Amino acid sequence: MHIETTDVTRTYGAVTALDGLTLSIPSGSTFGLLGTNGAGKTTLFRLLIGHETPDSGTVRIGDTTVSAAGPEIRERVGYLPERAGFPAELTAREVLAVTARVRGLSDVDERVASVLSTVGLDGDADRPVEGFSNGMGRRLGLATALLPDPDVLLLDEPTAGLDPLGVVAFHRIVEDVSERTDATVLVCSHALAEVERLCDRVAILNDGQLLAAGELSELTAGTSGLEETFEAVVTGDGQSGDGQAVAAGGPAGSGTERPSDASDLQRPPDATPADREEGTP
Ligand SMILES: Nc1ncnc2c1ncn2[C@@H]1O[C@H](COP(=O)(O)OP(=O)(O)OP(=O)(O)O)[C@@H](O)[C@H]1O
Repeated sequence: MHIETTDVTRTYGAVTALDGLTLSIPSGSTFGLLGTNGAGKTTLFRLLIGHETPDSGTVRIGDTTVSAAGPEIRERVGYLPERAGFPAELTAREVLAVTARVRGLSDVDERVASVLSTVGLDGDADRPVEGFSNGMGRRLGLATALLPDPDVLLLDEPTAGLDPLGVVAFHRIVEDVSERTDATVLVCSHALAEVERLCDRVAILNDGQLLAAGELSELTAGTSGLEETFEAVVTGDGQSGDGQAVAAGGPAGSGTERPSDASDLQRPPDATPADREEGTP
């Protein structure tokens, strides 16, 4: 499903976690959310699952405004939080069955068997999770997120703390889910290589504001990769003096208009073609 935020602001006391965020995420895309610590990424996820509401602005999934919807919209969203814990004495199958029942899902046994297979835990399904490695725990978290067969899958720092093999295994599962389903997948990560591997589109947030958004290949064109692009955008080289997003571009921050190379990140949005040829900042 298509996701759209329009001029979304969310504050916590004196802290503005999201500051007029307008962002469009196409249906079926695998979309990376990047930013510095405290940029507002997790806040956006909480708004998308309806755990919190914006102070102003709207968050829409498909045609539905999340804050105005009932629980049915939440059933369309699967969420893997940054820290997902499970009762140590339960088996993986029990964790999933309890989660499915709490969410009011039908065909519990079939769903549980299906997601266990998807994440490669069918052989460990009846072991208590206290014996699970970090990687197995993350895959179990992903399985809980996949239980409702979601239209939108939110992954918050999904591979933080995993060893390289665990990361690779997790990435393969996400790629498989992306290919096999129509789900729109949002990956919030500090691991730029992860976003480069998994995502076709990217948004960069800082202090609750959108600094850049677009197709990964276009955003990184003319740079050595996402790391260089990210640095150019976040250090302020990619932002105009009045704080407007330079690379977000397009109607409603669609991310369809963005700089074609790294040097473009350093120009204000109203730079003329002549300016561009001369490299005028
Ligand atoms: N419940 C809360 N109460 C007070 N402040 C909060 C709360 N949740 C988030 N914040 C603040 O809002 C800002 C954005 O937080 P958020 O967790 O969305 O950022 P983030 O981009 O996910 O950061 P990180 O990469 O460090 O996880 C931060 O300054 C954070 O301290």
